[in-house]
Amino acid sequence: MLKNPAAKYRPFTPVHVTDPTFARTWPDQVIARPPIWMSTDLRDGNQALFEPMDAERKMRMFKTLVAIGFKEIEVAFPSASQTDFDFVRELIEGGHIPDDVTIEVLTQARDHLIRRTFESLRGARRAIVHLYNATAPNFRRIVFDTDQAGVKAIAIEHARLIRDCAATQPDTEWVFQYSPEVFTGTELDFAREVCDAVTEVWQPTPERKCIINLPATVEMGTPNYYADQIEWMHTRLARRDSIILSVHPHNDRGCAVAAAELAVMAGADRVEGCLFGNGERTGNVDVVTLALNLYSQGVDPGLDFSRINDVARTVEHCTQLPIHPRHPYVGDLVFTAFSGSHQDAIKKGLAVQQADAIWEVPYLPIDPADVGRTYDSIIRVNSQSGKGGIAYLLETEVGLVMPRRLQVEFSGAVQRITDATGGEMTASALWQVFSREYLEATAPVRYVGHHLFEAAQERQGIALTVDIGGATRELRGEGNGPIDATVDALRQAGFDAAVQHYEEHSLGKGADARAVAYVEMTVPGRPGATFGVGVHGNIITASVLAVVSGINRSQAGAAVPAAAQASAP
Ligand SMILES: CC(=O)SCCNC(=O)CCNC(=O)[C@H](O)C(C)(C)COP(=O)(O)OP(=O)(O)OC[C@H]1O[C@@H](n2cnc3c(N)ncnc32)[C@H](O)[C@@H]1OP(=O)(O)O
Ligand SMILES: CC(C)C(=O)C(=O)O
Repeated sequence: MLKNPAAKYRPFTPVHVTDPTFARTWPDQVIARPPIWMSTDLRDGNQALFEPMDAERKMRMFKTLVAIGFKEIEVAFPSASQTDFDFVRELIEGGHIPDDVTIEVLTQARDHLIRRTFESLRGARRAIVHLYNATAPNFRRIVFDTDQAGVKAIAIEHARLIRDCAATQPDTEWVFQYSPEVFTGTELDFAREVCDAVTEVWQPTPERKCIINLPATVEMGTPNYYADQIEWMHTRLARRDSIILSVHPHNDRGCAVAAAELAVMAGADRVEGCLFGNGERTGNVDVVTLALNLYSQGVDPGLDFSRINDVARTVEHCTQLPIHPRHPYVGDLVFTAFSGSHQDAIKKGLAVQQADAIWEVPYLPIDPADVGRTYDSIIRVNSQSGKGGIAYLLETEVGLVMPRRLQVEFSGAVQRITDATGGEMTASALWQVFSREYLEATAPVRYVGHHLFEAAQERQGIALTVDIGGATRELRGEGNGPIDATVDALRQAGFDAAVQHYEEHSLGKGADARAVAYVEMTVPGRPGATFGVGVHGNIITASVLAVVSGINRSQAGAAVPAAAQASAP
C-alpha cells in the first residue's frame, strides 16, 4: 500500500461544496413505509455469477421472488444471450407472470439491442424497459471516447428509439426506466441534465410515470454523500411529480444498506437490489436486510421472509454461492450466542417475553421465530459460555429446569470439558455429561430398591436396599418424609448428610413423563453443598435416587466409611 494514497486516489467532493445552495433535509426524516422494491437477482445478480443461472434456476428464482412479494422483477438482459431471451419468452408464453407482477428488462443504449429487447417482450401484459448509459467523466473519456454532449445524445437518441418501439406494440402497458450509469461518479448538474433530457423525450405524467434510477454503480463515498446526491436530484429534477425516483446501491465500501436507507430518507421512492446482497463485485444492496431492518422498526416491509431459511437455500442453489454465517438475519450464527453474559441475558429475556408484547429480548433485534428460525439455534455452548446458556439448552432440549445453584455447579463440569476440547457442546452432549455426573454414579452406593412403611408417630419409614462395594445392604430409616427417611437410612451405613433444599418437576408429558428430583446436601466436614439428582417414573423413587446421587457425589475422593464396610446381614 502507498504511504501517500492521495497520490493515487481522489476523495469525493461533498455536495454542499459543489453547490453551496444545497441544504439537506434527509437527516430528519423517518422511514415510515417501505419503498417500491425491485429485485434484480435475475439480472445484476445473475450477471455476477461464475455460472449464470440456467432455465431451471431462473424459473425457481423467479417463483421465489414472486412468493416473497416482489411486484417488480428485472428478469433478464434479453439481448445479451439466448438463455435470457428464451427465459423472457417462457415467462410470457408460459403464463408465469402473476397479474400484479411487472417484469423488467435491461438494455444498453444501442439500436440492435433495443430492438431485440422489444422482440423478447412481445405479448407481455406490462413491462418495464430499462435503458442505461454511463455518464461519468472517466467513462465518457475511456469507454465511449466522447464528451458530455456525446453521452447525452446517446441517451436521447435511444430514449426516442424505446418510445418508438413501444408504440409498435400497443397492447403492452409500457413503463420506461432510465439509469445514468455510474451516477455516483457523475457531475450532479450533468446527471440532472441527461435525466431531464430523457424525460423530455418520454413525457411522463403523474398518471403514467417513468422511472429515473440513480445507481451507485460503484459505491464511492460515505452513505450520507449518496443521500445528499439523491436529495439534490430529488429536489431539482424536472417533472418530479411524474417520476418514480429509484436507487440502485452497490456495496463496494460495505455501506450499501446504509446508503439505501439514507437515500430513501432523501426522497427515493424505489430500491433495486438482490436477495442477501448478491450482485457485481461486493454485491447489490441486500433487500432482505433492508426489509427486515424496516420490520424491526415496526414497519411492514411488504416482503415476506417468514421462511427465511428456505429462501436462503433457494438462493444458494440458484447462485451456487454460500451465504456467510454472520449475514444479517439469515446467517447460521446470527441468532446464536456463545458468550455467557449474552446467553444469560437472552435466556432471561425469553423467559419474560410475552408473545403479544413489544419485543424486548436483549441482543436479539427481532424475534427469530418471525423469520422461521427456531430458538434452539439461539444459544450454543463452548468455552465462552456460562451457566445461563447451558441451562437454556438443557431446558429447551431436554426439559430439565435446574435450580440456579445446580446450574453454577454443573457449568463447572462443562467448563472443564470445553476448556480441554476447545469445541462446542450440543444439547445432547451436555445431557450425556449431566447424566454421567448426576445420574450414573453407583459408587460407593448403588440403589437397588426400597419400600415405604408407616413408622411410629406418623413418621415415614423406609426399607432401602443398596449395594455397597458389591455387598447388598438392607438399611432402615425414618423421617418426616421419604427424603428425610432415606437420609436417615444411609446414615446407618455411615453416610452422614443433611438436605438443604429440594425441588422436583416432571420431565416430558403424558404416559412417558418422568419425574426429576434435585436435592442440595451438605456433608459434615466437607465445605459447601453438593447436588444430587434422580430421574424416575415414580416421584418418590426419583427423590430417593437424588439422595443416593448426592451421597455418591459428596463422597467423591473420600474413604468409604467404616459403617459402610459392615457385611450384609
Ligand atoms: C452496471 C451494469 O451492471 S450494466 C449491465 C452490464 N451487464 C452486462 O454487460 C451483461 C450482458 N452483456 C453482454 O452480454 C454484452 O456486453 C452485450 C451483448 C450487451 C454487448 O456485447 P458487445 O457488443 O460484444 O460489447 P461488449 O460486451 O464488449 O461491451 C462493450 C461495448 O459496449 C458499449 N457500451 C457499454 N455500455 C453501453 C451502453 N449503456 N450503451 C451503449 N453502449 C454501451 C461499450 O462502449 C463497448 O462498445 P465498443 O465495443 O464499441 O467499444
Ligand atoms: C444498469 C445499472 C442500473 C446498473 O446495474 C448499475 O449501475 O450498477
